[in-house]
Amino acid sequence: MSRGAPVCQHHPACSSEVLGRPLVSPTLMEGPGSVLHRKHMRLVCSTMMQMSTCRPWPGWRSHSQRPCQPWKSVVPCVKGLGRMRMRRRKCSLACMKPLQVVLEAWRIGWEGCPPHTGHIPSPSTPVWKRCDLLPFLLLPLAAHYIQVLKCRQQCVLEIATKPGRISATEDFIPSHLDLLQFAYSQVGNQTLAAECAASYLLFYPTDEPMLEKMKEYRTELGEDTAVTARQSIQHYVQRSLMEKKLIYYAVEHLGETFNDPDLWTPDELIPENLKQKHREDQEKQKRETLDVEEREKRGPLPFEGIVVTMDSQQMNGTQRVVFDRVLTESECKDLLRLTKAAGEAGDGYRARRSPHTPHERFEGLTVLKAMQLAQNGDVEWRDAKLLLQASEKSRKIIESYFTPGKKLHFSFTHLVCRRAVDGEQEGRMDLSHPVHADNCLLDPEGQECWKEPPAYVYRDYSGILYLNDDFQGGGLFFTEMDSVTVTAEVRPKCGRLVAFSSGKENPHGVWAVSRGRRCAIALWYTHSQEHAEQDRVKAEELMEQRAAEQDQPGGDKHQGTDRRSRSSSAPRAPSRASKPAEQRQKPGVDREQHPTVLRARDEF
Ligand SMILES: O=C(O)CCC(=O)C(=O)O
Ligand SMILES: [Fe+2]
Repeated sequence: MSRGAPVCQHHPACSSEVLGRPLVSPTLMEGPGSVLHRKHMRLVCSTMMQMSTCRPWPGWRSHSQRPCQPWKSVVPCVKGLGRMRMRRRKCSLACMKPLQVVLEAWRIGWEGCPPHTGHIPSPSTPVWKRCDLLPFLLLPLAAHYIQVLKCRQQCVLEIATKPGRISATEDFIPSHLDLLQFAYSQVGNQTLAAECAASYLLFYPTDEPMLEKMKEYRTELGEDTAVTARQSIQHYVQRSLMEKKLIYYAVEHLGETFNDPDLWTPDELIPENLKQKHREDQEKQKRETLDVEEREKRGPLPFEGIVVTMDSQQMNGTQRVVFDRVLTESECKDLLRLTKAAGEAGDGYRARRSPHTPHERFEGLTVLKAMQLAQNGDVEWRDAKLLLQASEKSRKIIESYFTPGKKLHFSFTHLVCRRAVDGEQEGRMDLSHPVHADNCLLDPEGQECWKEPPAYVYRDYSGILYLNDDFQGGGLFFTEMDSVTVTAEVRPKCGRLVAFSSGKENPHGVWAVSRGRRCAIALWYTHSQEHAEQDRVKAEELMEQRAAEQDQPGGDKHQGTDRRSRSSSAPRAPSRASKPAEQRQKPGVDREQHPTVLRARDEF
């Protein structure tokens, strides 16, 4: 379980020279607990975990630019175990409150009850005072007690949850100890490193790498030196184990349920039937992973002419792929024409024109907005329709490649352009789109990705269908969870579709667009029907309505219904869409169904 050199073993900071030499002179360390000592530990911890704060994007070299100040970062590592203990205690006490109330009521109830049986209560005695009924209170009381224990068990989640987060860091206390033992050993304090290692082993007694480390510490300290775990940790583990025993007993015999927050709970404590379920879940997960690997090898593409240019392996990651020839040059041209409307009437991004960087303008158009513009005669119907078709084609490709047989729904579709602002491009140090993951909140310091709001947690797959390459910069890149180690890059071009799973395995960003305008259709998909894009349904309705109108006698059959009949360079007939909207309304269709005011979306 131990990672030896924890979280940061693969972190750029660890391989850098920083950890090779002491960050602060050892003479400044004045024993555990001292302010300087704490500062030092904090420095080590943050350096290990926080180098990304010194390098805001991949490739940036801190030493020549700004001074690195990792100690300014706040990480769980800097909170001492003492503070954690206090918070846990407070939480436990809060759990006990309801129990105290019940116990008090029970005590009052027993008062005055004779010690022998056969006591006949008078009919007027309130139920809670009837001595003959009191034994029956035992069961609810036991149930209540179990609730208290369960509540106390959850306290660890409270201390493991960063401010502002909803989900907790997994295995928080053991990982913290693991990190501390590593940090202490790095600064040469083998005594405390050994103490942390011993404490860690209380959670995972058979952990091979930590047992190995322990051996090394013993050799370094001398076999006679006693190495013991921290007392507070000993108490914590003992107590927690007892609580778990009782809870699991109740799960087995009283039909209780329990969501164990710990990964370290010994197997022998878990009832056999629960273990069985746990094993089945693991098997299922394994099968799913294998399935994904299998699928990645092949996956029949539903369209001819499309090629897989790069797969996960070539992109040094999982669930990543690049397809080419998804669109023709002429289709790209048509869609680029549509993007002009995005610049004039588009919805930007969270209604902001420069959401990521002041050096670029961000222009966006949703499928519904495109249809409404077509309805108003501001854009060609055929172009708006092509947006629907191109995104549907991408959906089919991604579904058949990654999840054949499992329906992918649209979650959101956005035609987006990033345009370099005139001037203001010299010496740009920022990104067009900061490194992020699409369905979780990336936390590079903690090497976590929090699958919680405001992230779009229900998104399963992402796709970007590029329309052009006549701009400078603007490459898409993937990184490790640290957000700085680049693992793959994709150069946009017309008809190229990059697709990847939206989770933590695929952090990505976009290099600055320093000249020109970069346009693409950004696509997000979900397996969850309830999160299917409603705007798309409306857009399709508008499209169908339009087609129906054209089928009516006198309807114009030439406009925008058949893309094959006309190339983008063919001369255009005047747009029929420029008729007043009321005249285009299908009889009996309520216009109120199609809101004209669009919701601005924030997409990360
Ligand atoms: O445009 C791209 O290449 C990527 C954009 C992106 O990652 C996003 O919008 O979430
Ligand atoms: Fe993204």
